Amino acid sequence: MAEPAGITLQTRLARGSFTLDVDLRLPARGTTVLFGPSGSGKSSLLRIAAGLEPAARGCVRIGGETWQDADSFLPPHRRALGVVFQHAALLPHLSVLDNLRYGWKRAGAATATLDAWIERLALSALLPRRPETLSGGERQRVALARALACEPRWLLLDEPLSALDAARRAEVLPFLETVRREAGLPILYVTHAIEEAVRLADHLVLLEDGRASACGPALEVLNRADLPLALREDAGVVLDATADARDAHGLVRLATAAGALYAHGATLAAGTALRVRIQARDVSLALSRHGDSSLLNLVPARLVALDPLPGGQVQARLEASGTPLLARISHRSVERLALQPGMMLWAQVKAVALLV
Ligand SMILES: Nc1ncnc2c1ncn2[C@@H]1O[C@H](COP(=O)(O)OP(=O)(O)OP(=O)(O)O)[C@@H](O)[C@H]1O
Repeated sequence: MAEPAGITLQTRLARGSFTLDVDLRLPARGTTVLFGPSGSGKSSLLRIAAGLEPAARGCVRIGGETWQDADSFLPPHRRALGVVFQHAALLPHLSVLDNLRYGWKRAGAATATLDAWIERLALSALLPRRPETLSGGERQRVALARALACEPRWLLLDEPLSALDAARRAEVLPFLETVRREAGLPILYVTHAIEEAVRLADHLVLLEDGRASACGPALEVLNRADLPLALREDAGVVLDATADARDAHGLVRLATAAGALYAHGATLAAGTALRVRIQARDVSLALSRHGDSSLLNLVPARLVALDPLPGGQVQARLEASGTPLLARISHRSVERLALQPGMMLWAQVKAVALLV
């Protein structure tokens, strides 16, 4: 089957000292995460895709259909879009069901689509309720179903979890994974939370000061050592993993390209595919394999490079069976162990430190 045509998002928008200037080709499938610090232009770019910034020049094209170019501008209501913002703007005087039906009727979408999203987002019990009686997470699930029930061609999500507390975010994330898996349409997802990028991105665009500094398959971008991501306090690498066994102590063994790793994840069933994030500050290095340590994860790795960081720290770039790893250690340790690129080492990762 031929690949459907992708998405073109090319634009220039000047606002005082800030200029957004990007030229992106995005895949027609999967979730593209727009990731970057506050003020880098993520929401502006999403709003341009939605047709909410008529002053922006450029081109928005999806699957061979032009929504905006030098000669044309399709207004927001004529773009076949679903949009969910930080705060779900539900109609307060209508029940959840009537909120869902409101846009769905006008879109002329199938009843089966509405029913499917009510079920996938576990909304059946909420249908008679009014929006003000819902938790923030429930409201976001309703907003997602309302957008998807209209059978859009593109789903735009602007920080849909950022107004929620950590517990609610953890509750809604699996539903976003369901949307990513089941929606069968491209998704543009804006966030500045690395965990959301790790969990949800198929493709990642890194925005910095109005420019796209990187764009590509999510793991490739997340694991690049030459981007500012690698300088963050929480820098790390992301690996694909499959949970393959659980022991009596609640530790789960994860099969990864770097070898088997143990993590705490009592609720992970065997066979579950996931991503693990290993932060550089949770990895230490040894010249030999220690049998007398509490550390469970010992991975043989080749030292690729030592990058000095401010504050007397060094970031060691490693490769374990073709997979990148980062370790943040002190300059003093580098000297004490006489570390040199090319050496074979043992990377030690605490089981509790693996983020799954
Ligand atoms: N309506 C507006 N008028 C003028 N400047 C604006 C407007 N909206 C955003 N900006 C400016 O445009 C720049 C990009 O803002 P934008 O909201 O797109 O960034 P962001 O990466 O989404 O940030 P955040 O993560 O904080 O939401 C910022 O400098 C912001 O101050």
